[in-house]
Amino acid sequence: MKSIPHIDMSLYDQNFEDFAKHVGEGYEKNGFVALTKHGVDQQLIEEALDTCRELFALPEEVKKQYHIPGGGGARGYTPFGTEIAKDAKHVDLKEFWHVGREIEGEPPFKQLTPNIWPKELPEFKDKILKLYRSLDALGLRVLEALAVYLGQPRDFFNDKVDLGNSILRPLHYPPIVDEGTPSVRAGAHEDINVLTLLVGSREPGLEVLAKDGSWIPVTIIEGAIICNVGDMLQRMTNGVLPSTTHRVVNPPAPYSSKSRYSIPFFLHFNPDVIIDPLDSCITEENPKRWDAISSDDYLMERLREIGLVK
Ligand SMILES: O=C(O)CCC(=O)C(=O)O
Ligand SMILES: [Fe+2]
Repeated sequence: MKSIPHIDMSLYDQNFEDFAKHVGEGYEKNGFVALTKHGVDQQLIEEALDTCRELFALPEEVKKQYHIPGGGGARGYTPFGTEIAKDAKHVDLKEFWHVGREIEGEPPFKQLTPNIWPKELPEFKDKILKLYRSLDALGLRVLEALAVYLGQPRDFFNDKVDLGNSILRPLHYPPIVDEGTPSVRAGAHEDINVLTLLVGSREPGLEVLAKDGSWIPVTIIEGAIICNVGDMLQRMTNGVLPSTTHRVVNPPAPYSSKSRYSIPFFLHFNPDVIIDPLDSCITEENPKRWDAISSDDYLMERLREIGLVK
């Protein structure tokens, strides 16, 4: 793997069978792909990134008002130095803000708690929710392809993610002040969720772990959206679709003295979905690797490991 494969999303309408094959093979081999011609408005992405730069430029005391102690970082602000990759010794060099599914009226699941919006930045809500909805819809199209690739009906995932506790995470890695720090921007980890769609992330640093143990810098063509499989999908596919380890390393000068911004969208299953490896993914060579677990129990277990839930 030199970098991650690119998948042309215009095939979704033109030749869905081919699209499903490309997507499935790309993930089965690498766990990571870059989506081109994805239909998410570039202007919307730029505006969302701009508003995130403004958000993180707010004074620390202001941002901290939006941190909910004991809330597991589920909504609002999580300060610098909180999250730690599973089994890592040092905290990550990042701060972030979590936006969940915006629900009108009574939420169908208690996990879908209300969002928190910064009153200092009124445009943040509108821009970020538009991006949330676009990435949610794009993720579903990728899942349709994966469903077919896995021998399931095309709409297999639709009612399993429509009320998922999916999270959009505007993320800021500040300039590195201590070059000798043992911490990295994001320690090696796998994403917990079903699929991750990543915008921004233009400054260098993101690397994926190849099967031969080498770290491959992710280089994509401008405007492409990175999309990777998370642990929940790996588990449901009995490891057929791998959740690939990745990290964000501290870059060399001059990038080290600059901020890095990215906005991952962590697409989740609905809280009541039972993640049980699919029969179509269990074979003699690949016997069942995991027991069934509810998506919410699995999430809680994993959030404890990364320091967000105590
Ligand atoms: O910032 C990036 O490029 C990747 C972030 C990431 O991997 C994560 O937040 O899980
Ligand atoms: Fe990640």
